[in-house]
Amino acid sequence: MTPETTPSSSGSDNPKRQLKGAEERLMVAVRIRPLKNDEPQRCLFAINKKNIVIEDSDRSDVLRQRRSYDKQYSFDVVFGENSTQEEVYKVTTSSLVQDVLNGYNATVFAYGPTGAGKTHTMVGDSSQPGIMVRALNDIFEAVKEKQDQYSVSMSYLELYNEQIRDLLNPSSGYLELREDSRGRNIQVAGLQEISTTSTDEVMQLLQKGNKARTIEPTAMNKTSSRSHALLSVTVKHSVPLDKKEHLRMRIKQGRLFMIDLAGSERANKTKNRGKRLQEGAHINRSLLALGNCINALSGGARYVNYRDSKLTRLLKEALSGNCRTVMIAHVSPSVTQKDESRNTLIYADRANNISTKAERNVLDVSYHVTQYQTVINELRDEISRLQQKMNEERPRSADVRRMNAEERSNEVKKLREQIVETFKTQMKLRRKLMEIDSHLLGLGMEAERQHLIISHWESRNNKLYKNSVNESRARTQQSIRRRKLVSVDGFRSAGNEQEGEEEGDFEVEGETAIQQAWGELGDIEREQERWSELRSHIEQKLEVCRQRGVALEDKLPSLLSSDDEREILALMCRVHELEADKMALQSERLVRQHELRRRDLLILRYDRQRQLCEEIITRQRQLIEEGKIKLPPDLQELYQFYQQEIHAATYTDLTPSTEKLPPISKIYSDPIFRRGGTGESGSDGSGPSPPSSADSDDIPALPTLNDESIDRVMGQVVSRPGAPMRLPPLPPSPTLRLPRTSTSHMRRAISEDRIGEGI
Ligand SMILES: Nc1ncnc2c1ncn2[C@@H]1O[C@H](COP(=O)(O)OP(=O)(O)OP(=O)(O)O)[C@@H](O)[C@H]1O
Repeated sequence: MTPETTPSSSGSDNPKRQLKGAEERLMVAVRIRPLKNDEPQRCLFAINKKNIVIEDSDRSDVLRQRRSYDKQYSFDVVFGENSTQEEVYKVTTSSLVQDVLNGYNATVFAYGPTGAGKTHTMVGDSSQPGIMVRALNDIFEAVKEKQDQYSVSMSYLELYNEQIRDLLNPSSGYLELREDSRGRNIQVAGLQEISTTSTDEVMQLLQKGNKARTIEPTAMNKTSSRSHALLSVTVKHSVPLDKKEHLRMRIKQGRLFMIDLAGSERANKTKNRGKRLQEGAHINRSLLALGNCINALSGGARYVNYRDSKLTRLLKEALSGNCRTVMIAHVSPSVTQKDESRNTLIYADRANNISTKAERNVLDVSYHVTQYQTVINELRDEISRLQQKMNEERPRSADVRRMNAEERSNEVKKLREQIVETFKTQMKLRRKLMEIDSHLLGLGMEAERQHLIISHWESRNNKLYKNSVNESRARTQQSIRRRKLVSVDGFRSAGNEQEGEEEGDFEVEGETAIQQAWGELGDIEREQERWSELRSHIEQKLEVCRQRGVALEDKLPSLLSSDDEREILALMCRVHELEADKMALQSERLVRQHELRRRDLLILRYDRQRQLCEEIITRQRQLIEEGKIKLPPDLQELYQFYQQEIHAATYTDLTPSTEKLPPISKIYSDPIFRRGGTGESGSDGSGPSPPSSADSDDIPALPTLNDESIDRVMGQVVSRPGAPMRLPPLPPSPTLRLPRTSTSHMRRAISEDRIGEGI
């Protein structure tokens, strides 16, 4: 199995930069919009295709008017004032379209202050269409010839005042952002994903979405976008793995996000009031959150806070995940916008250091199911063949007529047993073939992974990966040997020693990884050969067995009457039918098992989230009680509702069930919530006992609280009324043993969850 394409980043016209393994830096482009007639003068120039300079001196101040204050920035690409839409698209996005067609995720987003040209680049107009139109056009052009293999769908949303709206279905109201417990798999619940096959339809949808966007005039921009707009296009490519029957499919799925961010703005410049001012505050807040993420990511922070705004949550994958990302920063050349331009360049410069790790999304879906289907089809073919034989009038031999009833019955029995036995052997061999195919598929995928690692390394070292194993392997060894010789000769200038050492470490690490990849690829190839040989051996055996079966059938007319022969053939048809039904049931069971497993995992996840909520509530409540903290009435009311809710559930169904929320006191007595607990249930060993003021000895010591730590644990304290308010007393509860949802169950849930990631 070979990689179908070398990732586009190795293409010469794409200035994206490769890092270790599949990691690559986010590509940063800067576009300068043309100076407008009413703008006095320039303070920003593109020096060449990669460098930009911003004059930092105040020209009106003669004493400080020195060019040495000018600040220069370098980016992957700089588009000057005269750059065309076509040029910007070609350099930044056309290769992403290729990546998406090959099953990668990619994002291009426009960033910059209000009026700097983001919407012009991303959307454009009918005479100068922007990136969105061009990318959609290219995608449809690419899939036009193979519409049966590709499916394209799109969604378009806007984030306005921290609320998500579906631009393709604006009447659906505000939509919720959902993510799994680890903040992965972010999805917008209820967002329409429209499948389409025609370019016209997709353009109409895009137009419809753009019209629905919130755009208002401000003093800085007559058509200012007051929202962030996210267009997502998903391309699914189903490739049949078998040429004849298209039963085994490999699905590659790529997704392209095209994002037109709202522009940062200054209230005094936009002269916004009321609603506009409020919009501006939301826009700035989300962009600030984005800026913080960029800062953290560029500084290599281990923890990056994406949770501050919906924008950063939506962009999380693009900034750090499985995605190829291009940022197009926009600046105005006008001296009146100098501060905004400088800030934008600073952020763009930081974004230069961000890296993402794009991996191809390839799935061999329903492979096993289609394997079953293949065998079922073979059995059905056999049934038709047998039925045809039953309808044929075949000449009988004279011996048949001479046989008495007993002899004939024995003969029928003997033949029937032989034929059934042959059939059983055939089925065994078919199942063996299925197992071998599954194993070969796994090996093939692993080989593809190693090929990708190698091709990344080769492209980073400017070598064309030809996928010719021996040639490439020899070249790798050669270049490693050469580098070793160079380093032994001490071919390093003193000044560059440290830099050289770091570079050397990096290279050594890369070379070790690449040698490992070659090693593994070698092992995989040997394993593939072994299993392929076994496969052809089994296939031969199956063929021999099939022929033996046919030969036995051919013997029938020489020994049996037409009726006897028909009886045996009918029996064989029945045996084949039964086997085909069995196979169909097994494949259905497989699908059902898969579904059930997914559902179980969802339930486990939900269960775990609920338990964590319980833990938080219990601990917070304990802290409140211990610290004798005054509660605001609304919070006290909420606690009351919570207790009522739990006890109502407990009384309506006395059978303990994981579906009911146990009282917090019960939960608290579970060992998992005891810091440094021994794992024993209650003090008397009889099971969990609720914490109350009476048995507070059971409760582990908690840290001394002060107001600050309360804020940290519970978030900002809403209000602190004069008199301290105690929590409502816990209502009496029937003996309810906590279901086995605690330590072991939770651990299991967590480990199952990990397993689930592999599904
Ligand atoms: N490269 C360009 N060539 C010609 N006109 C441009 C270019 N860039 C921007 N403009 C014009 O400048 C004006 C402002 O541009 P645009 O609306 O794209 O800015 P924006 O960054 O999206 O602003 P906002 O954040 O307020 O939405 C528009 O009239 C647009 O046509």
